[in-house]
Amino acid sequence: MYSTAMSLSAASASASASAAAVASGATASRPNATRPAAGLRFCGLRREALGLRSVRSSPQVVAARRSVAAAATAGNGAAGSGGFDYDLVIIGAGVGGHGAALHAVEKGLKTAIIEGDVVGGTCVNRGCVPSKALLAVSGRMRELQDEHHMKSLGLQVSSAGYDRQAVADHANNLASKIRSNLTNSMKALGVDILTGVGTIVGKQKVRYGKVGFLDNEITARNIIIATGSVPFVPKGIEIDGKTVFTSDHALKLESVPDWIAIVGSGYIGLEFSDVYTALGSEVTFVEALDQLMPGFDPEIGKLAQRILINPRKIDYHTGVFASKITPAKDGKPVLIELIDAKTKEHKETLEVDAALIATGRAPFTKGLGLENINVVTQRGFVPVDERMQVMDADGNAVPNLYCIGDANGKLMLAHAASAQGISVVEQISGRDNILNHLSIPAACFTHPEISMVGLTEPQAREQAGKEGFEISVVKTSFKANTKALAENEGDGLAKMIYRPDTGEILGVHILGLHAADLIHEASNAIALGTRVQDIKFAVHAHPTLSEVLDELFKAAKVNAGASNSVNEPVAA
Ligand SMILES: Cc1cc2nc3c(=O)[nH]c(=O)nc-3n(C[C@H](O)[C@H](O)[C@H](O)COP(=O)(O)OP(=O)(O)OC[C@H]3O[C@@H](n4cnc5c(N)ncnc54)[C@H](O)[C@@H]3O)c2cc1C
Ligand SMILES: NC(=O)c1ccc[n+]([C@@H]2O[C@H](COP(=O)([O-])OP(=O)(O)OC[C@H]3O[C@@H](n4cnc5c(N)ncnc54)[C@H](O)[C@@H]3O)[C@@H](O)[C@H]2O)c1
Repeated sequence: MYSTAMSLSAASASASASAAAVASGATASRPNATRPAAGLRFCGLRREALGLRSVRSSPQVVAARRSVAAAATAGNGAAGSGGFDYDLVIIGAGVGGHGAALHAVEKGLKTAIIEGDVVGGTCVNRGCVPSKALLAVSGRMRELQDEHHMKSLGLQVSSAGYDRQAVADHANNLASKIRSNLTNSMKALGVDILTGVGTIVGKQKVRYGKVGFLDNEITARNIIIATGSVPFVPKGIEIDGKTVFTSDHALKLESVPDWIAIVGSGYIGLEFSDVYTALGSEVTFVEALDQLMPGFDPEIGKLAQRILINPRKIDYHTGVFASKITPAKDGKPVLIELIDAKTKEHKETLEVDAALIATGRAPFTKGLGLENINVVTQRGFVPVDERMQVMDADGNAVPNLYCIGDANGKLMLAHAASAQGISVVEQISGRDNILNHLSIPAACFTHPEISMVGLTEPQAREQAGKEGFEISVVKTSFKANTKALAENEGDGLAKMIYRPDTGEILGVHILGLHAADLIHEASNAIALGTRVQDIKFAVHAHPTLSEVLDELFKAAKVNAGASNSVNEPVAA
C-alpha cells in the first residue's frame, strides 16, 4: 500500500529536544509525596534503575535507621498489631498498591506503601491515563475530519487541526493531576508513603531506601508485592526513544511521524493506531500471529478490522516477527527486518519513519529479594495461587506474602490489579475472598470502543466440549439502536455467549459507541451470578445505548426448567 522508499519525515527528523531529555534519562516530576525522615529523601530514581543491587548496611546502621523509619510513622494511628511496625506493607504504589492501601485503611489496618519512582505507577504516569487523554483528542479529531458524518448531522466544520505540544500537554497534565489525587487520597487516609526501593529481606521484613543503600528496615504482619511491569522489547530491537520507542516514549507525543510501524496489534498497538491515524500518520502493523488483534473474540476482531483498520491509512503484515529494528540515523530511515513467524526465513525489510514497539509487558520483579524467601519467579512473574498468595519454589504458599497486579501476570489491567489488592485485604482482615477473574471487564479505547468480559466464543466452545454442555450465542446491532443512530454512530455489535440449560452468562463482547461503559452490566451480572432469565426483565431507559444490551438479554433463549435466582423454574 505504501512505498517502502525512505521518507524520513520532518516531524521525526526534528524529534524535539525533550526526546533527547528522555534518552538521557530525565524523569517525570516528583509527586507531592510524604516527606520522609532526614536521610530517606527521594533520590530521583529512574524506574529502570529500581532493580539494581541492594547493599546490606551494618546491623547498627539498620537499627538506627529502623528507629528513624518508625519515628516517621508515629502519629499515624495505632502501631501495627502483634509487635509489627505495620499490619500491611505494600511494595509499589501503582493502581494495585493504591487500591489495596485505601481498602486496608478502611479495614483499620496500619498501612505503609513503598514507592521507588513516582506514585501512580504505569497506569497513571505511562499507561491508562495519558493514553486516554490522547485518545480523547483522536476521537474528536476523527469526528471533526469526517465530512460525511458532520454533514449528516447538519454540521459544517471548515477544517480541523491540532497543536501537537498542546495535545501532549493535555496528556501530561492529566497524569500529574491524577498522580496528585492518588497521593493525596493516601495521605488523607493516613497511609505512610515511604520513598525508596523496597526489598524483602526475610519473613515479614522489608528494607527500603536508595538503590544500593536500603538502610531502613520495617516489619509487617502482611506484605503485598505490587511492583508492576515495564515494556517488553524483543531481542534484536534497538530502542533510541526517538525513532524506535515503546509506549513510555510515545505517550509524550514528541513527534507525529508521517509513517510509523507498530509492532504488535494488541491493546497498545490498536489504541496508538487510533491516535496516530487521527493525527495524520500512516500506520503499518507488524503482527507475529496470523491475524490482527489476536486476543479478541474472532468475530469482534473481524468487525474491528472492517471498522478500525480497513477504512484508515493502515496496512499490515501478519504472521511475521520483527526480528531486527535499527533506529534512524545519518539520514537513513528506521529499518525493520521481518521474518516468517513459522519458518524464520527473511521476508522483507521495511523502511519507515518510526517504530512503536507494542509487544507486551514484562513483570518488574528484579531486586525484590525473593531469593531470601525461597520464591522463584516464572519468566519474571511472581507465582501466586487463586488468593494471590505467593508460592515458594516447593509449591507451598508463603504465609503473609501476596503479589497483585502486573507482577503476577494474571490479568494486566489496572482495575484487575486494584481488585486483587482489595481481595487480599479482605483475606487478611479475616474474610476469605477469591476474585473471579472471568468477571473482570476489559476495554480497548479506540473509536468506536471494544469491550469484553468472560470467555471468547472459541474458549467457551472448548470449555463446553470438555465439560459436556451446550452453548448459545446471541447478537444485537448498534444499527437498530435509537441513541446510536441519533449520534450517527450505528457501527457496532454486541454478542453474548451463554448456557441455554442454566442461563449462565459466559462471555459478552461489544464493539460500538461507548462499549467500554456498556460492558459493566454484563460484568456485574457475571460477578453476581445473575442469569439471563433474570436480567432480561431489568428495565433500561429509552433511548440509551444500554438498550443494545437489553435487546441482547431479551434475545437469549433459556431452556424451560432452568431456575432463576430465586429458584423458580423458567417458563418455556
Ligand atoms: C500504554 C498503556 C495503556 C494502558 N491502558 C490501560 C487501560 O486503559 N486500562 C487498564 O485497565 N489498564 C491499562 N494499562 C495497563 C495498566 O497500566 C497496568 O495493568 C497497571 O498499571 C498495573 O498496575 P500495578 O499496580 O500492578 O503496577 P504499576 O502500575 O506498574 O505500578 C508498580 C509500581 O511499583 C513501583 N516499584 C517497582 N518495584 C519497586 C520496588 N522494588 N520498590 C518500590 N517500588 C517499586 C513502580 O515504580 C511503580 O510505581 C495500560 C498500560 C499501558 C502501558
Ligand atoms: N485499554 C486497556 O485496557 C489497555 C491498553 C493498553 C495496554 N493494556 C495492557 O497492557 C498490556 C500490554 O499491551 P500490549 O499491546 O503491548 O500487549 P498484547 O499482549 O496485548 O499484544 C502484543 C502483541 O504483539 C505481538 N508480538 C509480540 N512479539 C512480536 C514481534 N517480535 N513481532 C511482531 N509481533 C509481536 C503479539 O502476538 C501480540 O498480538 C496488555 O496486557 C494489556 O492488558 C491495556
